[in-house]
Amino acid sequence: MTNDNSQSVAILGAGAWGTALANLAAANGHQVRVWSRWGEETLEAVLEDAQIILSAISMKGVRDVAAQVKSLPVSPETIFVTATKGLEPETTCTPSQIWQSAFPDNAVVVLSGPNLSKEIEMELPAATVVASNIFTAAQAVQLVFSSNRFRVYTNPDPVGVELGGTLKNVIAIAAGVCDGLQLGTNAKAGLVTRGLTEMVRIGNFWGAKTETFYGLSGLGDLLATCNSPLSRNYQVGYQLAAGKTLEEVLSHLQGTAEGVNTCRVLMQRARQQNIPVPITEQVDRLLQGKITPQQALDELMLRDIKPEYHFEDGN
Ligand SMILES: NC(=O)C1=CN([C@@H]2O[C@H](COP(=O)(O)OP(=O)(O)OC[C@H]3O[C@@H](n4cnc5c(N)ncnc54)[C@H](OP(=O)(O)O)[C@@H]3O)[C@@H](O)[C@H]2O)C=CC1
Ligand SMILES: O=C(CO)COP(=O)(O)O
Repeated sequence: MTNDNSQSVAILGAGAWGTALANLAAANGHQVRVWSRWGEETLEAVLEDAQIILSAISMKGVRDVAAQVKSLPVSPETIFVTATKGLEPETTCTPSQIWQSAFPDNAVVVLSGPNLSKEIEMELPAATVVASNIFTAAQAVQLVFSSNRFRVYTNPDPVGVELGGTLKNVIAIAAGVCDGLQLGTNAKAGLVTRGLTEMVRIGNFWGAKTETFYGLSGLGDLLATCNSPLSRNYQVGYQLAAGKTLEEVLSHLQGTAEGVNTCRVLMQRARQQNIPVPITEQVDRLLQGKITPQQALDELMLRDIKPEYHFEDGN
């Protein structure tokens, strides 16, 4: 396909998501170059004249790759896009915070939504969100990826969009356990709904807007990930419920299940700030091998009884 507004797009990370995003941009007629550690092109060659640099590196590699990019010439006009869904253990930074601190003069856009890469590679329709404090940057990225099979919305709350995609991974592990234990549809609806409440609570603490969590990057991604065996995070929970150890599950898992590390980071931060995160807490104990899936369920069901919400007017 030819495109009069063709952009030069560098994709960092040739994993499942980087490859799917590269194919979407290429199908729209953009000049796409993909970099991976094992690829033939150097990072310098891939970044040359890039108008958009998109990172789909898993969380553990983001800071290192950002440092490598920083050592190379990058125009202040270049827009960075981050598609990683994780938190850095040492700092609790989000990926966009890492990119923004490495490139304070560049626009940074978060891309996140209900986007199981296998479905996107099958050319099934999907929607996503691009969020930035700089509207024109989000709009430019929206144009690069939008098509009749990928509907892209802009959003002005990058923290909320990024946290939605990150926090839902922990709830998806719990949803996998729920299905693995065959607890039924009522239990799953209860878990996912209370999971969303937990995501909003944490997100609000970190400066995200509540409404964002009810959109595609929050509820949307939560529904996709908690209901699909294609989700690696869901698979972790499902297989733990079948009695496997975390080591066994991860050694056979294709790709990255970010929720495992995110859960640890989240738990530490929630403790420091006194944020109640009961589902995350049980997932954390389960991942550490401290309790069984059944014990995690019992703990959640037998918590102190309480109102569903604390309404500000006291009702
Ligand atoms: N797959 C999906 O459906 C979706 C995934 N995401 C998110 O995108 C991110 C990537 O996921 P996905 O593509 O599935 O994962 P994969 O495991 O398939 O790919 C991970 C990518 O990160 C790269 N990487 C990891 N560490 C380093 C490092 N130190 N230096 C350079 N490159 C590194 C890998 O490079 P190499 O190949 O060289 O090892 C690979 O390209 C995750 O945060 C995930 O949550 C978001 C939406 C959808
Ligand atoms: O983020 C995703 C879908 O939006 C992918 O989920 P998993 O990382 O659990 O596979």
